[in-house]
Amino acid sequence: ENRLNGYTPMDLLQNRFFERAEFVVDTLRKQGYCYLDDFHGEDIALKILSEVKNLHHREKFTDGELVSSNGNGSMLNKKIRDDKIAWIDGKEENCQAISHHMTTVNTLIRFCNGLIEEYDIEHRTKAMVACYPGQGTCYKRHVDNPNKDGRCITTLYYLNPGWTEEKGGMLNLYPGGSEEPVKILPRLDRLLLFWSDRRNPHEVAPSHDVRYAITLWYFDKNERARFRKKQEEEERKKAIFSGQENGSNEGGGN
Ligand SMILES: Cn1c(O)c(C(=O)NCC(=O)O)c(=O)c2ccccc21
Ligand SMILES: [Mn+2]
Repeated sequence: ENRLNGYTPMDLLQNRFFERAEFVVDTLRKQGYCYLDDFHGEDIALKILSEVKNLHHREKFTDGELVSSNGNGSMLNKKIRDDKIAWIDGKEENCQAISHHMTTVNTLIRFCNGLIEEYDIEHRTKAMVACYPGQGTCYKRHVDNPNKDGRCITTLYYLNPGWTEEKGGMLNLYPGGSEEPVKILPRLDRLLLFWSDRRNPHEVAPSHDVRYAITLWYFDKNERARFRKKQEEEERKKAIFSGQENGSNEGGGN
């Protein structure tokens, strides 16, 4: 049968994922972030981009928040909307290439999970497809998961062919809260991964051209379970409190 010097194509594919996972985990340990270029190869990357643009043209994105366009906060002048997002689970029509991206990153993360003992990664969010419409739109400095909501790894897949720094829109990453940012170019077919917690404050610098990216957040099982339990606890307390509020006595008050 088709054994290539003793390996089947599947073996070679598995090895390739294992090698990349080793590089990713070593680099995450060393600097807290890691990017892989030419992740899918150009033709698949362009297919994913065309599906994202199609989502955009079919108005599947939310409207971004209303922001002033002159940056000094006055809302007097014309308003523009900043980042727009669409949540995709991968089963939607005309999202086959986006779905392929989601399963490919799942496979990479599954290999990484075997090498990271501090997390047990089994689930992720849906894909958040984001579009910055240009005109100086940006995303202020933040931490994705500052308060243990379960997210441990952020993956960002960039879809911007021919992007250059003069277009702005760099991802400024401050690993370990460093003063000087690491500036990541959001170029086509680049997969960036970083720890989602306070180790990685980051911001999107003002963009002067349309800028697309797909985010997948991966959960640590235990942190997520604790967070869900806390959420349910808060829901119960709120329910009891609102029961007492309108004077009803089923809140157990005497
Ligand atoms: C649109 N957008 C984001 O772009 C980033 C983010 O950090 N992006 C980094 C990047 O695109 O390089 C976010 O973290 C984010 C979080 C909640 C809602 C929307 C969000
Ligand atoms: Mn973020």
